[in-house]
Amino acid sequence: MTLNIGVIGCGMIGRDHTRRLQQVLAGAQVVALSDVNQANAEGVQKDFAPNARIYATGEELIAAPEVHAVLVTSWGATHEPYVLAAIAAGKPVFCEKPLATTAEGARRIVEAEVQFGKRLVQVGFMRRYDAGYLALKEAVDKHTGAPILVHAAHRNPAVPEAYTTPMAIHDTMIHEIDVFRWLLNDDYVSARVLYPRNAARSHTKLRDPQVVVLETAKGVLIDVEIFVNCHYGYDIQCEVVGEDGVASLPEPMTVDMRLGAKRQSTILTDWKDRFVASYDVELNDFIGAATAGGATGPSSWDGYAAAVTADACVAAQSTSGEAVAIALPVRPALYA
Ligand SMILES: NC(=O)C1=CN([C@@H]2O[C@H](COP(=O)(O)OP(=O)(O)OC[C@H]3O[C@@H](n4cnc5c(N)ncnc54)[C@H](O)[C@@H]3O)[C@@H](O)[C@H]2O)C=CC1
Ligand SMILES: O=C1[C@@H](O)[C@H](O)[C@@H](O)[C@H](O)[C@H]1O
Repeated sequence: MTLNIGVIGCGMIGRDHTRRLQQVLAGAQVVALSDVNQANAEGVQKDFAPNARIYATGEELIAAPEVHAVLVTSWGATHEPYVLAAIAAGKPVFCEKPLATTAEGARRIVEAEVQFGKRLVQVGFMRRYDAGYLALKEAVDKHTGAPILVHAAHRNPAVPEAYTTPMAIHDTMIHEIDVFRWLLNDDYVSARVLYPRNAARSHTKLRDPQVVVLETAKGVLIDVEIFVNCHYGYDIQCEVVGEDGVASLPEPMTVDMRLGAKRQSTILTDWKDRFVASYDVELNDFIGAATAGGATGPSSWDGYAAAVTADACVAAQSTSGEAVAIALPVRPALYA
């Protein structure tokens, strides 16, 4: 069976996911597109999915009988109503991060899915599918001994003027928030935020870089540098310090060159290239589970846990370094 997918939000990542569904992966086809800016849907239709029908609204797309499963790749603040509508229609839905822009919104999705009685939602936390993170997890599980510290960095070359200080958490560090829960099999109990002086390339309304310190229930301290105007490239770093040793996230494969009395290798500049293979694998996973009528991988609960943590980090951005507590309610059995 070919899974008929409808894509809501045809901007940067909606376009890229449509390309991979149409040109890279097997078992699915994009039959429907929708975007508040219809020109974006038309552009994706023209370039990648000429047979897809364009729907005026996301709600109409979700209700269409020809659509078996939904991809939500619109702006973060619009995710919650679309995911809730997909659950109400009983259709599997892949939702890009963030699942919702508030913890309450993510909680409503968890409650709707629990009420439905079966997993339908996969959240776009693609790092769990990255070969480097999978290898790091194996090293942590088997070799380094119990983790004590994690040192991490999330660096983007530049961001537009519209990018604000809280977005460093909700839009950018949300990936670390999710991947370290998974990597350490742990939950967070507190967050602190520290600022050095602002980088010269930062905008006046943005504190950049920032350092977030998360403490976990098992007592691990995680420091994450978020630097979104680092200028030199897109760079994701992670080192786990354990009882018996240290494990580091592998660098992306690159050719080592010796030229003009220098050793050189390229640093990527775009998240699309850095995680290209992970996006392929996560959507392949979605196709498999959605074809069987359900969902797998990062769940609504993971999206909710990330949202609760992100809210605490944003609160900690204004406490002059004081810790903000993080607490999750009991995890519903659906997500055991
Ligand atoms: N997993 C990852 O690494 C990445 C995830 N994302 C996430 O994907 C989502 C989209 O990001 P981008 O593609 O970069 O943004 P974008 O701004 O390039 O595209 C968003 C699209 O959604 C459309 N849109 C906005 N509101 C809508 C609504 N109510 N209904 C239908 N369409 C609507 C816009 O017109 C635009 O075409 C965000 O939540 C972002 O955080 C983005 C980049 C990477
Ligand atoms: O998800 C992503 C973007 O939305 C976000 O804006 C970037 O900071 C992240 O590095 C990227 O992975």
